[in-house]
Amino acid sequence: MTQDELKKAAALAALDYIEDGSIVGVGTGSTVNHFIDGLASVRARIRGAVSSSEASSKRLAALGIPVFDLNDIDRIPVYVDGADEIDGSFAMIKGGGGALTREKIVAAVSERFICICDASKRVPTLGHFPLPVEVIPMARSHVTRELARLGGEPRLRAGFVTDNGNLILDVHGLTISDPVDTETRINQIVGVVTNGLFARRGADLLLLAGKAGVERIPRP
Ligand SMILES: O=C[C@H](O)[C@H](O)[C@H](O)COP(=O)(O)O
Repeated sequence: MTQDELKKAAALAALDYIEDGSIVGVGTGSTVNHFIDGLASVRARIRGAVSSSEASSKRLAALGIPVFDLNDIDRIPVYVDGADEIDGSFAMIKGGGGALTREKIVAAVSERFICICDASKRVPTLGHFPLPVEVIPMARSHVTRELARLGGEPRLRAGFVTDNGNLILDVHGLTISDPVDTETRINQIVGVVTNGLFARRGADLLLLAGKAGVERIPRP
C-alpha cells in the first residue's frame, strides 16, 4: 500500500466514531482530506462541522457539509485530525500545513481527539520533524532569537502566511525531552501565537494505518 492509501485507511476508520446528529471537529491536511471525503458519505447523519482551516472549510462546503462558526457551537464530541509526529504518550507535533493555531483551538473545545496517521508518523521521541511556531509578523526577529536560545534553529517558512495573517517559523534540531514543558516555554515567548506541540492536549485515540491494517490504540 502507498502512504496515501494508508492515510485513507486511517481516515475512513474515524467515521466509526462520529455521533449521530453531532457537529464534527475537522482538522487539516492530506490525511484529513480523505476523512472529509468520507464524511460526505454520512452527511445525512451529522449536523455539520467546525473546521480548523480555510482549506478544510472549502472542501467541506464543496461536499455539501454545513460549516459552523466555532463561537456558535457549545459541544463537539469528536475532533479528527492528522499529525506530523506522535509519540508513545500521544503528544504530537502538528502544523506541517500551517493550521496549528486553529487546530489547537478546535481541539481544546472537543471532547475527544482522534488522531489519524499512517505508521510513519509514530516516533519514539518528538523533534525530528521541525516544530512549527506561529508568530505575529512584527515579532519575527525577537521570537527567532528566543527560539535559538532554547537550542533550536528557527527558519522562516518562506512565502507562507497563515489563515490568521501570521508567519511560521519552523524550528529544526530542537531536543524535546519533555513535550509539555517545551510547549509551555515556547508559548510564553512574547509574539508567539502558539506552537505545534500538542502535549498539554494530546490525542485520546490513535488510528494508525500500517500494512496489517488500522490499529485502534487508546491513549496509554
Ligand atoms: O497544519 C497541518 C496539520 O497539523 C496536519 O494535520 C499535519 O501537518 C499532518 O498533515 P498530513 O495529514 O498532510 O500529513
